[in-house]
Amino acid sequence: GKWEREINFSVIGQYVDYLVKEQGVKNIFVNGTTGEGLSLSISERRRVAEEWVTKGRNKLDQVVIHVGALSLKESQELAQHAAEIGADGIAVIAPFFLKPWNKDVLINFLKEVAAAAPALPFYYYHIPALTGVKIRAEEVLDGIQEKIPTFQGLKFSDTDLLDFGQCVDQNRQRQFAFLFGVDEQLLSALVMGATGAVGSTYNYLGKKTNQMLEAFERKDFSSALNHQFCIQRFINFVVKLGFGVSQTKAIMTLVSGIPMGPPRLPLQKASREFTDNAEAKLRSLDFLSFNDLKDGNLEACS
Ligand SMILES: CC(=O)N[C@@H]([C@@H](O)[C@H](O)[C@H](O)CO)[C@@H](O)CC(=O)C(=O)O
Repeated sequence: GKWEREINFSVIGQYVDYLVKEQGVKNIFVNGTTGEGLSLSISERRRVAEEWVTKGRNKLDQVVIHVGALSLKESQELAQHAAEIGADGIAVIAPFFLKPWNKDVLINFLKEVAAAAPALPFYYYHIPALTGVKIRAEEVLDGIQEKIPTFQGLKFSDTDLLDFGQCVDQNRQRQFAFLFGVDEQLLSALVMGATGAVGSTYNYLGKKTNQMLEAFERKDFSSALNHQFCIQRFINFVVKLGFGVSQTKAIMTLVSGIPMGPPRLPLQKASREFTDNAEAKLRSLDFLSFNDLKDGNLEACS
């Protein structure tokens, strides 16, 4: 029905409380990949951003809005809007249909967007597997601050740890934020110097991931590794079943109890079979709090 095609803005406030209280997540990245930001209309993106900023006030530390779009004008409109509503930062992916063919062209595009919100910290969102723009992040960062004065850092959603490590190594003096976006490899990125993480699994494994971050902080690397392996067991399991944004949405509904609704076309709702299997795995790993499994939880990882 029609309701299935519209955004349910009314659950966002509830979801803020859930993330803060149940998952220990205090920073939100809005309208990115998981939020299907690129499948929303501009007016929907504005309303979603407004809702997160308003409902997150005094509860969340930071709300960063992804404002990337194929149209520079739309991107600028969203950037300006993010500034108006009091967001804490904006992020932009590379335009992915008519693509920038080199680093300088990409930076020129990013610069024009950043200039529409001259007071907001700006993040480049590097996600080459989805944009098809394979320009290495390390190259994009080289000299970027001279071109984009509000440049604050990078959201790095790629498995190339050479590129990521070089981003950190070559910018040591600059206090950039290096936000890593491959949840199953976060520990390796922390070793390389990641200063934060943005990812889909923190919606439901936030608490678990925070335990890993705490272990890393106190230099208890063997326990940090145990946590990472636990997270990997789950991700590896769902990857084999077929894992993407639709499946993430189903797991988010399952774990939070807050209805996320189906994804929007071209995505298709996750199958019942997927959700059942994912639930069984979450239980066996002790990732669901109401753990009623008496046998078969040999791999419980708390
Ligand atoms: C391609 C993709 O969706 N990557 C996710 C990861 O969190 C990913 O789901 C996770 O590492 C499991 O592979 C994030 O990088 C995306 C993200 O943070 C976003 O919603 O913008």
